[in-house]
Amino acid sequence: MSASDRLVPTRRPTLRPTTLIPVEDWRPAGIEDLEPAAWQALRDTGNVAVVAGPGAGKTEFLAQRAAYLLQTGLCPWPQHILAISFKRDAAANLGRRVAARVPEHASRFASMTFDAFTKGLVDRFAPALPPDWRMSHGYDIRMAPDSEVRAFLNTVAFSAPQALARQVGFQPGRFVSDIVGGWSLPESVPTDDAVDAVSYAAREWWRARYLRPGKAEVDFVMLNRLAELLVRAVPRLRRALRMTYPIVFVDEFQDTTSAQFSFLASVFGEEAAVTTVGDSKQRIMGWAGAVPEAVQRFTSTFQATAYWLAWNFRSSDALVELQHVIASKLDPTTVRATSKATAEDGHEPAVLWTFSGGDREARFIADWIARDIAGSDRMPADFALIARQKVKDFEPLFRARLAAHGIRVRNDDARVGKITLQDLLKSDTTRLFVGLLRLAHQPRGLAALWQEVSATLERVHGAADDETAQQRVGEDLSDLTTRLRAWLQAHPPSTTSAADAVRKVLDLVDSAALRRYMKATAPGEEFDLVTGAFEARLETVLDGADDWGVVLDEFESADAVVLLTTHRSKGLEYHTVFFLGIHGRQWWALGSDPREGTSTFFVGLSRAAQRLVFTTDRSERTGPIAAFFAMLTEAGVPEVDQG
Ligand SMILES: Nc1ncnc2c1ncn2[C@@H]1O[C@H](COP(=O)(O)OP(=O)(O)OP(=O)(O)O)[C@@H](O)[C@H]1O
Repeated sequence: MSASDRLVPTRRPTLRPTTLIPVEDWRPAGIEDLEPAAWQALRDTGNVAVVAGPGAGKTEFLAQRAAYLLQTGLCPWPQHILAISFKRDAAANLGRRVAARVPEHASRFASMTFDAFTKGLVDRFAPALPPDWRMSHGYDIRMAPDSEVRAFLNTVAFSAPQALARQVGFQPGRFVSDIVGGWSLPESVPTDDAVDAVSYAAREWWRARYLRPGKAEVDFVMLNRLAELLVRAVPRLRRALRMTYPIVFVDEFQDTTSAQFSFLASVFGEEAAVTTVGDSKQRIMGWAGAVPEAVQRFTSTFQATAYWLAWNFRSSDALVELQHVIASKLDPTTVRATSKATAEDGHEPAVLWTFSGGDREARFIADWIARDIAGSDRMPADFALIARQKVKDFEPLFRARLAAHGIRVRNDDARVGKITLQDLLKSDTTRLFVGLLRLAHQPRGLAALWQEVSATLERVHGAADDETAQQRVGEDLSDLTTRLRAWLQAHPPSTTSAADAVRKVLDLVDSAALRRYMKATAPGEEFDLVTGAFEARLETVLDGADDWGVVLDEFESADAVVLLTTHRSKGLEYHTVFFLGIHGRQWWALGSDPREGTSTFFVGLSRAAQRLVFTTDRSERTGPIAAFFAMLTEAGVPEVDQG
């Protein structure tokens, strides 16, 4: 059997759902209604670009469009919708929104990151690569640091044929994203030097890292290029993908790189119906190669219809007004959104607080949050501390000051093992393990969790639409939790290592099936990386605890004030946002790219639903940062010195 004979989708076909809803009777699930333009976009079965500002419900729109296409049979059984996001947590959030809206169809909605999708293709089909590009010893994933790219470019400039040498002057920071990412791999590696500077440099890069003896070394841009070559060179694979996924969604389209764009066009350019949602004012990945006019490029390449949404479901009217001041700097033609969120009484919507130092700031904010929680029904998780960068510098002070009030802090940017805490906590594997441990620890009163865990196990065992198999999964889960309970009772946290606990859970679940399931649903997510990170996190929270419930609460820190960077806050929302560090030290790079810096500012401040507090110190407000203060003044944000 040749490699290409095996090019069939491995997603398990699910059973045909019983009833379909006629198109004209379909109504949104979980929300009351959509705005008129969103309805039009939802019913458009061609290629669609939805363009809208923060809080407009772009992600929700995708979830509703999925529900519409699946429930009406416009995405007919057994075909799937492929939803591509850029961040793991965004992919997980979208997948969960769809599962909550249309659980009976959730197994036909594949939500994953771009990198996961392309890596999954390479991992499954690499033997079908054209002979010149076949790997003999597998690959390692490694992003080359800037210094290495610089050294490589120096070598290339030196070795390039005379005529090209003068042209080989690429920017090291953009070389991989733009030059390697923009070069479509030819089926045969060109052997002569009669090529242009781009092809020469790109080919040399592949020679140095991939086409070399021993194990290849690749990054996600290279995996993308290999996946694109695969589908181009193996028409059966392209056909199989289009048949499996006749409908494709891309979230946060403004962050698409040229490699990702060309991949989409190559695989899904002709027959699939592609829906993109995005906001060019929130383009903050330019440094990673995001193309400047992605939406326009999409509408022209894919002949897509663009729809503009103008409602904001997240933020109060006063905050929408403030957002509009900043949005207008990024795009003077932008239309002010209409707030559909109820504004709560008694809040100053936006304010700038000045502090004399970090300790004073942490103490003041911690006391303020504690008072606010005591006087309301808000929880710690309603508050976010967002900063441009280096959030770990803020962590110790805020942790100590909030702990004095019994409030936890969760640093979502913290590295745990080889991934971030945010990625660990969003992973299905983590949720399954924590769910099992919780059900074992507390046998009663966790009905919703029981349902979530059984639903995951049903998917793992391909039992989602099979009643007998579901019953078996239910019985296995009872048995598993009973055995795990006995183990937890015999192994209190104080005398147990995280490694033992993880081993026990892996012994009890069918870890081979789980590994296979994760490979199919989250192909870029390395199972061992997640279990390694799980163990690392468990180790830190086991320390000194004497109750498994406390350990699990600490592990998840679900009810904590969240500390995160603006980049990681993308797509998220909180009742109250403290935007920390509006000063030159946090925003030192603003001068080199004011457009992207202002977009980053915009992303951070548009996470707030009701209250937004900017904080700064008494340093000079000259230089590029002066533009932010001017915008806050223009928006009428009052400043208060808090000592
Ligand atoms: N049609 C709707 N009716 C009611 N609430 C909605 C609707 N659409 C979205 N929401 C709510 O509005 C909030 C913002 O939605 P969503 O996260 O989808 O916006 P977004 O456009 O993706 O935002 P951003 O670009 O800032 O990430 C969420 O709390 C969501 O549940």
